[in-house]
Amino acid sequence: MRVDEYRNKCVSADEAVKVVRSGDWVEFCWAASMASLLEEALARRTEELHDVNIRGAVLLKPLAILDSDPMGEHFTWNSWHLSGRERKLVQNGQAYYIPIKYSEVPRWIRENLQTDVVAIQVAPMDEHGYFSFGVTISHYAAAIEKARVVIVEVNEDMPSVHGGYDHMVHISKVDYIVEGGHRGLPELPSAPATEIDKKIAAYVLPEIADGACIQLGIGGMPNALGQMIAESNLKNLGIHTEMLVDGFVDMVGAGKVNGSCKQLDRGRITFSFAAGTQKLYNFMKNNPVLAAYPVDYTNHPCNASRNDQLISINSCLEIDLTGQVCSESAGTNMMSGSGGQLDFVEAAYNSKGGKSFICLPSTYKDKPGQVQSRIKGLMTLGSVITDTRTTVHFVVTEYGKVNLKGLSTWQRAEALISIAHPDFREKLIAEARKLKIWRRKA
Ligand SMILES: CC(=O)SCCNC(=O)CCNC(=O)[C@H](O)C(C)(C)COP(=O)(O)OP(=O)(O)OC[C@H]1O[C@@H](n2cnc3c(N)ncnc32)[C@H](O)[C@@H]1OP(=O)(O)O
Ligand SMILES: CCCC(=O)O
Repeated sequence: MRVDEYRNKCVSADEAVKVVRSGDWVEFCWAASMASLLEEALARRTEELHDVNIRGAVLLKPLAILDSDPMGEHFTWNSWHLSGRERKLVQNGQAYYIPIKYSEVPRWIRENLQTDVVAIQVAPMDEHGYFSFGVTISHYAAAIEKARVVIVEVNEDMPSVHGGYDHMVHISKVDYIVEGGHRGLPELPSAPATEIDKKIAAYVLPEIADGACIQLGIGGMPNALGQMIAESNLKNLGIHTEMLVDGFVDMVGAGKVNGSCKQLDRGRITFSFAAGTQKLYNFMKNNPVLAAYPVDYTNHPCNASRNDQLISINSCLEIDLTGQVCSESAGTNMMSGSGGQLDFVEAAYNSKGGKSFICLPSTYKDKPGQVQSRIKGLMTLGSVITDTRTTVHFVVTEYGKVNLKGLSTWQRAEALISIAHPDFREKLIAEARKLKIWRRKA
């Protein structure tokens, strides 16, 4: 019976995308799960379609629709979170960013967003008629509830993952199935940890106790910390995160993780999407220790904070002397996105014994190659505030760590200058004076 249903719904990618109409919004991909056959088929319809908006994120492959429509007259790419590839597209005016608080995306889709077609990549159907969403759970179930048409592209290499709820779709809710065969998964290798990353991680490590529950963000530094935890004496750790990365596999492999102290999903590794190397994807396949959930479950601060000692480790691009954090743009140039950073900054502080860490190298090199401080008197004009100064807890550079909670403006300036690169401290003191946040000595 179900075999018949499967056969009847199987079509070619070109046949499936015929359902897309001018004016539609299509929910398409997140990171490592992109339905490339469908995307290429959509590009072949370029001349017939107008004003089709596509939503996706963390694009890891080139887009055929951009080659077929270089002037953006037919398709508009809207990204929930920019990969390096999308950063260039946005800066060239070929794509747009959707500002998000990631925990809210499923609700936005259910309550606010036009969603006509869902076209996603999934794992092969199981004997009960379910397709696992594989490496991306995120907001897919909410989009499916809303859509006029649901198309799944089956990738034989997509791991089926164990989960809590809304981590798979039943065939009865699918309109078209496109069999893609073995298509592999794009890899997002972790940036190798630099000496600065290791120094920063060394300040964070002593703040983590046995039984803590870990969230790691995106970027080189969180990854360095994952490796250090794997090599530490810590034990009985738990994992409750938005993004599952290779660093967690190392922690599990080293015997550091058993989830025995978690209040939520005890004994399980809670996550909403994964991106990494084949090592991570192999680890995920049918692994009963995993608990995949939609992002409003993993990221909602009221949920995540139910775990005691939640430790959240994220990176940023710049911070001003009062503690406002920008993690997503360089001035008006969008670099990445807010993602779930604020969700976890809030969740960790609300968890009993929890701590959030914003980690940043003290400097960066600008385009002409000049070294600049990431700690600034004033935020660069146009930079987006990802975490307001009231939410920020610990800030860490290679020169130390400070806890900003409850500090007066002059104390914040003093604390942040103490962890700025020494070459910039005098200049920052002068700026703090000008801003009236440098204490007059009694
Ligand atoms: C995923 C979860 O589990 S939940 C929450 C996590 N989500 C988030 O934290 C979202 C926001 N954060 C992010 O997107 C990332 O962590 C980032 C962008 C802040 C850091 O990522 P990294 O890869 O470590 O970036 P990095 O510090 O190397 O900087 C990226 C680029 O910006 C440049 N840059 C850094 N700081 C600045 C600055 N203040 N001004 C201008 N440019 C800057 C760097 O030079 C680098 O340029 P390049 O790509 O040309 O070399
Ligand atoms: C893709 C990463 C989303 C986030 O940073 O939260």
